[in-house]
Amino acid sequence: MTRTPVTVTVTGAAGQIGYALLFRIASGHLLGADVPVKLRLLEIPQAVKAAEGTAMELDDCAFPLLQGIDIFDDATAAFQGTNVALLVGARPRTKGMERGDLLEANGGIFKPQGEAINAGAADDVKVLVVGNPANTNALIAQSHAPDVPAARFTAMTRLDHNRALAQLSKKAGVSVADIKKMTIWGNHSATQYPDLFHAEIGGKSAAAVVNDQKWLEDDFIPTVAKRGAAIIEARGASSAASAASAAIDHVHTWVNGTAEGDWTSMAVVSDGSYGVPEGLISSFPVTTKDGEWSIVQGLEIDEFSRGRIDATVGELAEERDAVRKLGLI
Ligand SMILES: NC(=O)c1ccc[n+]([C@@H]2O[C@H](COP(=O)([O-])OP(=O)(O)OC[C@H]3O[C@@H](n4cnc5c(N)ncnc54)[C@H](O)[C@@H]3O)[C@@H](O)[C@H]2O)c1
Ligand SMILES: O=C(O)C[C@H](O)C(=O)O
Repeated sequence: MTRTPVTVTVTGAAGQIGYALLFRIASGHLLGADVPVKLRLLEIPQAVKAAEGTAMELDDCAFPLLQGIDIFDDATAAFQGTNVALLVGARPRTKGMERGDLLEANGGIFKPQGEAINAGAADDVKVLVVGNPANTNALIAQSHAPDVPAARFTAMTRLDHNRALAQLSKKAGVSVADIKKMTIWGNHSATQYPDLFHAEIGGKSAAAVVNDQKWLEDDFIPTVAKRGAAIIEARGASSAASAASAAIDHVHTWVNGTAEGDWTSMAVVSDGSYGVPEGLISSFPVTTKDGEWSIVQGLEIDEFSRGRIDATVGELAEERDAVRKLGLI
């Protein structure tokens, strides 16, 4: 193996998602089967011992691609030289808690992490924020990293995207592989808009193939948008393996590109496309190539979709205003 290892920092490494994520990174699913990785794990001091236990297990897997593991309780050290930063560590929502309640609790984590990325990450750093409220946490981190291009800060809506693929495949009786151009618009929250009008099955609009507006409005959209809460209700804990899998998908697609004739969903900094205020970190249909993303342009947005997009983007603007008031951006 002659390639230079890629340094991947994972925060919240001792948590549920961390446990499901690290083994897949180390076995080559994040970046590719020929890309060696060095892991830097960040935890709070009380959880460092648990992270050490996970590191022992990673050693015991004897992954040929894994070239080292370092564990930190200090953000500045953890992001030193990092190429890929996975910001997972945060307080998860528990039963009955709204995501807005998390803004203050978790906002404080992402300011110092943004500063640490600014201070020491590699020039090509790519950041994925998973910890909720993911879009606004990404905005906080990005606003404290003035030397890093804003485009490098993204938040995860790939789990919502994958959930939408799964629900549609069941309804339409097709494989998820037959569905292209799925889009999640807006916030990773219950206001998100999973869009079937631009999604395609066999080259035709998925909404037209399904031809059931009642299902789309009363079943599909709420099932996808409230799936996080349904998992919490069922498991008594927030989604973990599916969230880790979506994080792997997000970074893999960002680095390795979207397929011809398809796109993905990523929450990225808005340039004003589709009426989303500039600067908000909102989910869009994006294509990726050579490690860069671009928002898909020119989609027609009908009245139904317009209303849904405006509602979720309105929530993002409210979250931005709330963290501004708290002095977090
Ligand atoms: N975007 C998504 O689609 C999505 C999906 C599922 C979960 N989540 C979110 O991911 C986050 C993690 O979920 P989980 O189930 O792994 O939670 P968890 O409680 O099992 O683990 C979180 C870990 O983060 C650590 N941590 C807390 N503050 C930290 C800090 N400042 N620096 C480093 N580590 C810190 C904790 O010690 C803990 O080990 C939550 O915010 C959850 O809501 C997002
Ligand atoms: O909604 C949550 O708090 C959990 C997570 O974001 C999810 O979508 O599963």
